[in-house]
Amino acid sequence: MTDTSLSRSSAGAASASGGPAAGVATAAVLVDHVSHTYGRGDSAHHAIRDLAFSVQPKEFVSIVGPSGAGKTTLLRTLAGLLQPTEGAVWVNGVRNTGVPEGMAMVFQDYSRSLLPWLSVERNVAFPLAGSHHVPKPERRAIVAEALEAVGLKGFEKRYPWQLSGGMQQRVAIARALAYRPKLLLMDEPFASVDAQTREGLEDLVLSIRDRYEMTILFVTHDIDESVYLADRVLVLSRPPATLVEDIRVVLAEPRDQITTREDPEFIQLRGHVARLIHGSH
Ligand SMILES: Nc1ncnc2c1ncn2[C@@H]1O[C@H](COP(=O)(O)OP(=O)(O)OP(=O)(O)O)[C@@H](O)[C@H]1O
Repeated sequence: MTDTSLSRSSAGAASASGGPAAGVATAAVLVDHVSHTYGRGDSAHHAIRDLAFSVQPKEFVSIVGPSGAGKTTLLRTLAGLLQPTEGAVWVNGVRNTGVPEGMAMVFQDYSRSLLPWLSVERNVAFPLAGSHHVPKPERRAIVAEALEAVGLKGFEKRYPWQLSGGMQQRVAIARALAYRPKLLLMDEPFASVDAQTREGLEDLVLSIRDRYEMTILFVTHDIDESVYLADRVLVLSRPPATLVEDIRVVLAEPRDQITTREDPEFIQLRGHVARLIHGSH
């Protein structure tokens, strides 16, 4: 059922030339012994320590851990928004020195990530607006496809404040899709919506993963959600966060909100993840 924490060699240490070691150059994401410390001296806070793992293209990886474990810190280093204080992150074989090519991020707080004065379609088109590489007719097609993929065809002219929370998060997801990302980072994206809406959004994410052939890293507090969605669940310890276990999730496909959650393997996995998180307190 489980793969224990990746060893240094399997996570892929950097080669002598400074590039990722052979065999991991094809990884969508390679986290190479990454640590991050906020502040210095007496006020230093070690958020994550020596994290090492890789993610293959099109894999769906959930990241869970106790509150304050450093999940967001890890995601921010993957997004190139934070530079690790030790180690390096590689995205599609390129070492992160800033925000990597082909990456998009979706946050929990959709109300702050959408621009209230722009219509739905203009919010989705926003990342393309400054791009000289995408001609206008193509932009329109990309926006229409993204809105259709998230089930918001017909809502193009509405404004975010005219939509429910779940619909606003769909707009935020469509905007991420407009980047045509190969890597999608999601930080507790469904924490602010009700349980039923959440289930719909979970299934939406699984469908867009297949349709857009993306690699997804998904931070969540919800243990059931982490197992339901993922090919692997990474369990982090309390801070400074280390990798407690890298769990492979093998469940019948396609996943289904009722039958998957009734599957004895699902029930066993969620219990295992819960014990690891509670054990790390
Ligand atoms: N900019 C910052 N400066 C100093 N400390 C920070 C900063 N950002 C986060 N931290 C600290 O680093 C630790 C990890 O924070 P992080 O937000 O990554 O954890 P998390 O696992 O995502 O938390 P949660 O589960 O509560 O969402 C926390 O103790 C937090 O207080």
